[in-house]
Amino acid sequence: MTDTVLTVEQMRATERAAMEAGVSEWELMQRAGEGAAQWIMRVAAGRPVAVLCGPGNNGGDGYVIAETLIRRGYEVQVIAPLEPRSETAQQARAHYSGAVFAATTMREPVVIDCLFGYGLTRKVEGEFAELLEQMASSHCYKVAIDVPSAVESDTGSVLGPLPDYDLTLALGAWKQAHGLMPAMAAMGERRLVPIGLDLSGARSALSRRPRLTPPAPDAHKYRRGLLAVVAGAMPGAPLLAAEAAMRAGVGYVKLLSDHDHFGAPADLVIEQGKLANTLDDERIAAVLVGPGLGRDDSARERLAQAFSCRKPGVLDADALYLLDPELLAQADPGTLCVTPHEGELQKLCEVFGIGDGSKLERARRLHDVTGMTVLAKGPDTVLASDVMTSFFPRGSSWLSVAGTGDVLAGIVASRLAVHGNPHRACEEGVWLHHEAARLASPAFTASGLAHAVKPAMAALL
Ligand SMILES: NC(=O)C1=CN([C@@H]2O[C@H](COP(=O)(O)OP(=O)(O)OC[C@H]3O[C@@H](n4cnc5c(N)ncnc54)[C@H](OP(=O)(O)O)[C@@H]3O)[C@@H](O)[C@H]2O)[C@@H](O)CC1
Ligand SMILES: Nc1ncnc2c1ncn2[C@@H]1O[C@H](COP(=O)(O)OP(=O)(O)O)[C@@H](O)[C@H]1O
Ligand SMILES: [K+]
Repeated sequence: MTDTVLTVEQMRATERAAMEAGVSEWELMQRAGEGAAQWIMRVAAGRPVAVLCGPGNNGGDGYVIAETLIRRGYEVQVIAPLEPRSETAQQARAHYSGAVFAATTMREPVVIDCLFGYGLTRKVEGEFAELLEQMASSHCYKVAIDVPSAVESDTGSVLGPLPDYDLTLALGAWKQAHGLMPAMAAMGERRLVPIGLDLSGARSALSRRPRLTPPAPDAHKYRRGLLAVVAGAMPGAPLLAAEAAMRAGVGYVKLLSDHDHFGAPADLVIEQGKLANTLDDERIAAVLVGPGLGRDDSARERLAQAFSCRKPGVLDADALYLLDPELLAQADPGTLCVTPHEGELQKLCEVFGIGDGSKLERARRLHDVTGMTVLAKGPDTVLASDVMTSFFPRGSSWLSVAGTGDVLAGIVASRLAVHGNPHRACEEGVWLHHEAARLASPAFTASGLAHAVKPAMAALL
């Protein structure tokens, strides 16, 4: 799988396995460096290149890159504050035929950062920090090899100066930092350089843009899925979610609400009356509950009723504040998706006894403990389920406006009603949400975003 994401420990184990199978570290480094050089030649297009080389194997890659460029006629300068320490990096240094400077003014229009890769262990300081600062303030085209050098590969945290890169070339496999903030925002375009590692058996991946399908030739509204949106105290949020859901592929959306909803579209069916009765419909394929639900006893009662119909479901917003082990015992967690933002994730973790950790670790543990599919949303979104852990490209920052979470919940619920697969519904939901944000003009509001779900569907068909 080319989209595989590995931790540093998994990366080292995978490289060890390759070496045990007879591929030397030097061979892997040559594949990495030469593969990266192919991309660099495309962007440098003949212009002079500076390569910053660190003391480890990331620096080793840098010498291979530099030598490959020299052999293709490029003017290259290596800047290396320290001599290489690892044996393979020393081998790469010995094969490099060009000039090496301990420090110099960076004037080249293209600069390649090979100071540290996944071996970064502490804060970047001294001459290394100065080089990254110089790179940050220069107008050059900036390329990070494997990961930006001040970035911790497993967490995406930043341990030193972080230039705004134009291109990041992941070597062998993606690292978690390629899908996590704040690192992801500085990486520019991200591309993978395969080096022939065996990545089978990995359980984390960058999500691939999905291809959605039109309704089957014999479809009718119920076969396409009937989604019940359970409203509560506040009328606006479930209406927004329903508006988005109607455009995300489902055949029928019913809003189960006792509000009047003046101005609701004519094509949205609003059913009033006792929730136990309105939910008593075998044809319901999925239930969405949480947006606008409220947090009082009657809201808790509505959530329990939503569980009692034992349909696949999406829980968002207030449902995430009400959920606890007692309520969850009344549901079938394997069919449920939860879509928490950071605050909601924290609340869920408290209630289900999950300790501290990064967002990724907490989302993963929440899934392990509860069995629910966890879509932990935000500027970096991670999805944890029994299928795998998925990371996503960054969405538009215009999504940072009230109500866009309700829209996401509606889209995910719609996809769940279409096919009943929680992991797939969440992945499709994130891509549709991001695509809708791209297609809605900047400064959109949540209702504009809900309307843009229709062209987003068209773009993903
Ligand atoms: N293995 C393979 O098969 C392949 C690996 N590949 C490449 O190797 C990279 C990983 O290489 P790596 O493990 O040598 O680590 P790397 O990131 O170069 O840094 C380690 C060095 O930096 C030092 N150091 C750390 N932090 C520091 C700091 N803040 N300030 C100062 N020094 C610091 C650390 O020193 P120490 O902590 O031991 O004191 C050590 O000397 C990987 O990202 C990929 O590019 C590819 O070629 C494909 C094949
Ligand atoms: N800076 C950002 N970049 C990308 N996506 C964002 C950003 N800020 C928020 N989002 C997305 O917008 C949505 C906000 O959801 P949420 O916080 O639940 O808002 P609300 O409760 O107002 O509906 C989430 O899907 C989140 O991933
Ligand atoms: K690097």
